[in-house]
Amino acid sequence: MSGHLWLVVPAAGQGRRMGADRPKQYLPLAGQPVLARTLARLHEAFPEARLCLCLDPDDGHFDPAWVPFADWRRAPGGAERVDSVVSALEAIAPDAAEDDLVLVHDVARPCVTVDDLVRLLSAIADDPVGGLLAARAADTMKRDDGAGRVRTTESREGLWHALTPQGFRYGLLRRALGEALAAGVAVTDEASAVEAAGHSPRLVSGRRDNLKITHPEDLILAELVLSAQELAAQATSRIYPEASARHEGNLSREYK
Ligand SMILES: Nc1ccn([C@@H]2O[C@H](COP(=O)(O)OP(=O)(O)OP(=O)(O)O)[C@@H](O)[C@H]2O)c(=O)n1
Ligand SMILES: C[C@](O)(CO)[C@H](O)COP(=O)(O)O
Repeated sequence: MSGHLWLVVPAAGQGRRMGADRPKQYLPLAGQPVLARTLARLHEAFPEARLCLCLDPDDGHFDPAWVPFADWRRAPGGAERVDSVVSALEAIAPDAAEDDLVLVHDVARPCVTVDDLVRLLSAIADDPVGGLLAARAADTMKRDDGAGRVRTTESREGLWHALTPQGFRYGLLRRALGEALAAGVAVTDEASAVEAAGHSPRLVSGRRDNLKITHPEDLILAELVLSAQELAAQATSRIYPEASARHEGNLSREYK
């Protein structure tokens, strides 16, 4: 990969569906704010990346001590997630090159693994379009009739859940978001804007436990996921100490 790697982390949401006394990114998750956990995972995978954090201009909870990156800046969040991402792309404009890769990752997804982050980057590093982590739909899909009853059962063939990070070249992403917003396209993730511009982002199969904390029960699930991931990592290094060390070595050579 040539150029710089940028991480854009939209963290300006209000967490209305969580219904807590503060935005969900500031709720404690296994003893640390969600925001600190998410940034720690990103930093573990990409310690040299440049970070742009989108924060609500009226945010009264943020503490810069939670940011482990040496090179980081903040951008004012907007009304919707997409507005926050656009604001971040504007904030990095003076230093970002057209071909720099930008990974956008929700602050509300603290369980993303280093392995998935690194696999995504290596899958899209030389891809002309870019792509996203995603998980195949695994349940039978129903469409409702608007009154709480099933209208139809939809085929799940070829359906995926869009996760984050989603990674694209700076120039392509900025243009695609601008055009999609101007055309009134519903932009719920970066890929939808890139699709509207006529491209097909690459789907990179990611772990289903990269959940987005949205509702109160998700916080409990996320805590269980983090502790299961920790136990699995400990078991792996106990059972396969050499493979584990080799894996770490490869990561550091390629991406750190
Ligand atoms: N104006 C906004 C809205 C959302 N986000 C961020 O986008 C991600 C996904 O959004 P979501 O899960 O919907 O978060 P909230 O908007 O906080 O939640 P809610 O919709 O329940 O209010 C989160 O990391 C959130 O902080 C943002 O940066 N700016
Ligand atoms: C970007 C995203 O996390 C991909 O699944 C999702 O679209 C965000 O949606 P939300 O409605 O803003 O939570």
